[in-house]
Order: sequence, then C-alpha cells, then structure tokens
Amino acid sequence: MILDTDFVIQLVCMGTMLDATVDVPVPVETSKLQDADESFPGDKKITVVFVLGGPGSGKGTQCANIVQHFGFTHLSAGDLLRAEIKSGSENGTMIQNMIKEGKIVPSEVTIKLLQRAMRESGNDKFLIDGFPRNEENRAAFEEVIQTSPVPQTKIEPEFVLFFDCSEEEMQQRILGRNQGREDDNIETIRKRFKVFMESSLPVIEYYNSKGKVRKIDAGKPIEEVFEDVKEIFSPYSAQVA
Ligand SMILES: Nc1ncnc2c1ncn2[C@@H]1O[C@H](COP(=O)(O)OP(=O)(O)OP(=O)(O)O)[C@@H](O)[C@H]1O
Ligand SMILES: Nc1ccn([C@@H]2O[C@H](COP(=O)(O)O)[C@@H](O)[C@H]2O)c(=O)n1
Repeated sequence: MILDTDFVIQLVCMGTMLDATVDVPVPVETSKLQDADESFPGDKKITVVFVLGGPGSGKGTQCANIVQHFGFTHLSAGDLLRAEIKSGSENGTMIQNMIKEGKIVPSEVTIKLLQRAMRESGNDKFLIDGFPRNEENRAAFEEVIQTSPVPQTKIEPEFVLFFDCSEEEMQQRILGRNQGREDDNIETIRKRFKVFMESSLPVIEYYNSKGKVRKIDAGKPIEEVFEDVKEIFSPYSAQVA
C-alpha cells in the first residue's frame, strides 16, 4: 500500500457515528478506502459543490442543467448506489435494503463509489448530489485529504447548493416521477422525509453556520429555479470551454 497516496481517508469512529436511522449492523467491505484510490486527485485542485435538498426537490434536474452550462461533472450518490446494486456487488443486497427503507448507507461504501467516479471522470469540478446526507457522511468526507497542490489540505466544498421545497410539492413530484424506483412509494417517501428532517437538515445547518449555504427556492417552475441557480454559478462561467 502506498502511504503518501493522493487521497487518504480516515473514517472516524464508524461504529459510534452511524446515524440513528442506521440501526442494524450492516456488512460492508472492510478494505481501506485509500487502497482503491491511490491515483486521485493527483496534481489537480478539485472543486466540489454539494447539492442538497429533500427527496424530489429537483436536485438531479438542476444538476443536469448545471453540467450543460458550467462544465461540472454530476455525481449523484443515490445513482451510484443504485448502480452498485445492479452491478451485483457483494454490498448490493445491503444497499438495496437500506434504500427500500429510506436509510442512509454507511459512508465507507458511498465515499468509495464517489471517489472512483471522480477519478474516472477526468474532470476537476464536481457536483456531488445527495451527499453528505448525515453527520457521519460529512465527517467521513471531511477526512478525505488532498495532498497536492497544498499538502494535507482537506477537500472542503466551495459551497452547498440547497434546494428548499415544501414536502407537499416534493411528494407530488416523486409520485409523478415514474422512474420505477423502489423507494418512490408513499411509505418509503415518508421515511425519506423523516430522515431528511432528522439527519440531513443538521448537515445543511452546519454548513450554513460556516456561511457556505446558497439557498434556492425550489418550489418554482424548473426554468425559474435554473435562473436562480445560474446566478450562483456565474463565477464559474468563464471556465466553460
Ligand atoms: N421545479 C420543478 N417543478 C416541477 N417539477 C420538477 C421541478 N424540478 C424537478 N421536477 C420533477 O420532479 C421530479 C423529481 O425531480 P428530481 O429527480 O430532479 O429530484 P431529486 O431532488 O433529484 O430527487 P431524489 O432526491 O429523490 O433523487 C422529476 O420528475 C422532475 O422532472
Ligand atoms: N449519501 C447517500 C445518498 C443516498 N443514499 C440512499 O439512496 C437513496 C436515494 O437517494 P436519492 O438521492 O437518489 O434520493 C436514499 O434514500 C438513501 O437510502 C444514501 O444512503 N446515502
């Protein structure tokens, strides 16, 4: 194992920091995260924007627009987890059960998927959608160290884009989404709302206390929401090819 790897992750007290909704021990691959990710980010300074908001608030929809206009790579934690289930991975059944229950998968699994996707993208600007979802996700990601260009710099998000939307509107959108998702049913939707309120909002509040949250009124029509999003991303316009 190469110790001066570009990415080093130390998961802090995994056992005790698991979110309250993760109430059963779950089998996960125990290999160290850094083993799979020795070559990323290399010499690059990477830019990360976290995209957060309740289920169905429109994160994925707006990320697609941001990708087109501002050259970011969109990484949805939920999509990566769903792809992992389909891949037949040994964690697939555990992930599937967690998603069905609206619970949050242990960070070790999700961060590994994010790291791999970041490395494979070849890009240096990322929209990380649906992550961090709880304090355990946040703390684990904060332990990701970028060794260059500034040695021992933690990867901090540039900012957090927060899509603020009423539950009534989000529920209506999810039930109308019709993508065949196993968690888009009324029972799981209620659980996901509860997890959002109890576990994800505190993360948004944490970043808000650091002045990092850019809040968007996501209850408006898609085009209007994107007008507001564009203003926030305007500093990145010059970087578009
Ligand atoms: N501003 C909007 N007004 C009306 N419908 C919208 C709006 N934004 C997105 N939608 C629709 O709502 C549904 C949910 O949107 P989307 O998948 O982007 O949400 P999300 O926040 O990524 O959801 P999840 O967290 O569950 O993955 C989609 O069918 C999408 O077309
Ligand atoms: N950081 C995350 C993100 C998602 N999940 C699980 O996936 C489900 C769907 O997520 P979407 O963002 O696509 O809505 C979510 O309810 C969680 O079960 C996760 O565990 N950790």
